[in-house]
Amino acid sequence: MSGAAISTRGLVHIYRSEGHDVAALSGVDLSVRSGEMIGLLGPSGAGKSTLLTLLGGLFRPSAGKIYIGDHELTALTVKELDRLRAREVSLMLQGASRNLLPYLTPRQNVEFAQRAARRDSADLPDVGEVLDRVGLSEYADHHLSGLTPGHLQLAAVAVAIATDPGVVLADEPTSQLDHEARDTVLKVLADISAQQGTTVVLVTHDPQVAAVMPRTITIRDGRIGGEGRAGEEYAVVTADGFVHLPDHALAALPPGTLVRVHDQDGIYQLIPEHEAGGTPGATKEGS
Ligand SMILES: Nc1ncnc2c1ncn2[C@@H]1O[C@H](COP(=O)(O)OP(=O)(O)OP(=O)(O)O)[C@@H](O)[C@H]1O
Repeated sequence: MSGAAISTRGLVHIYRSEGHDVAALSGVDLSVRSGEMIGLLGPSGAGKSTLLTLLGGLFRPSAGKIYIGDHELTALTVKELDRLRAREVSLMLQGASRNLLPYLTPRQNVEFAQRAARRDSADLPDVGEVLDRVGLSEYADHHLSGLTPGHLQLAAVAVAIATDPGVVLADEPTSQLDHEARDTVLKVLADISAQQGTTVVLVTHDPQVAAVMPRTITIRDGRIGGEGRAGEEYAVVTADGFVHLPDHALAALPPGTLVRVHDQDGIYQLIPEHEAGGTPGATKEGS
């Protein structure tokens, strides 16, 4: 299967618990092209895992739409959602062992991951080929207990791509790995994206992982707070007109500052109220 595009529109998620509600996502408009590989960044509690699990169809959003390829997830029945998860969208949970059956070998884990899709008589890749794609052929029949953390994570990637899904969603797939294993896992995911056309979205806290991603999206307070492309950081205008200022601009324009948005031949400047009467040279450039 080739990759599937992902998009969300006005995605909101509220966790309802006794006594108080937590708004984990407050209107996320995300677009990821088919076959693209992106990194989701952001501080702890920003909403990254919530976004990833919603994309993976694990639960339904409080509001908004999620499109994966031709499917709009919130419109699917439970059975259709199960079928989508069995075949087209793989979610790798944080920690390799949470994605693997401990008493099975990597080969048996991949076979197990194909079972639900096989019931639908789907055209599935050869198990040996899947293990080869992640560079684990040599360890295909080893007990998991004898594998290194890096090899275990590669086995988890093999399980994620067992059905040749259009989308792989990975929650911190390189955390707790040494640098060599981290780079191997990243390269395998990048190769899967480039060669199979699989769309890959991974969450990371690691700046070195973020630095090698072709595109990053930063989630802050349940919204898209910024976007990085080829090392360049951009602020993103949301559908309702909000722009999350980067930290360096926020230091100069603290909350509550009145700014005038000045258009100078297509270059937009944010002019703080106390400088509004000053010369243009005294202005601070907005993003
Ligand atoms: N099951 C839940 N019930 C209630 N609140 C939750 C639940 N899961 C997450 N939250 C809250 O939702 C917000 C977003 O959490 P989420 O785990 O999506 O953030 P995150 O960016 O993935 O954080 P981290 O990097 O620490 O994993 C946080 O305030 C969190 O406390």
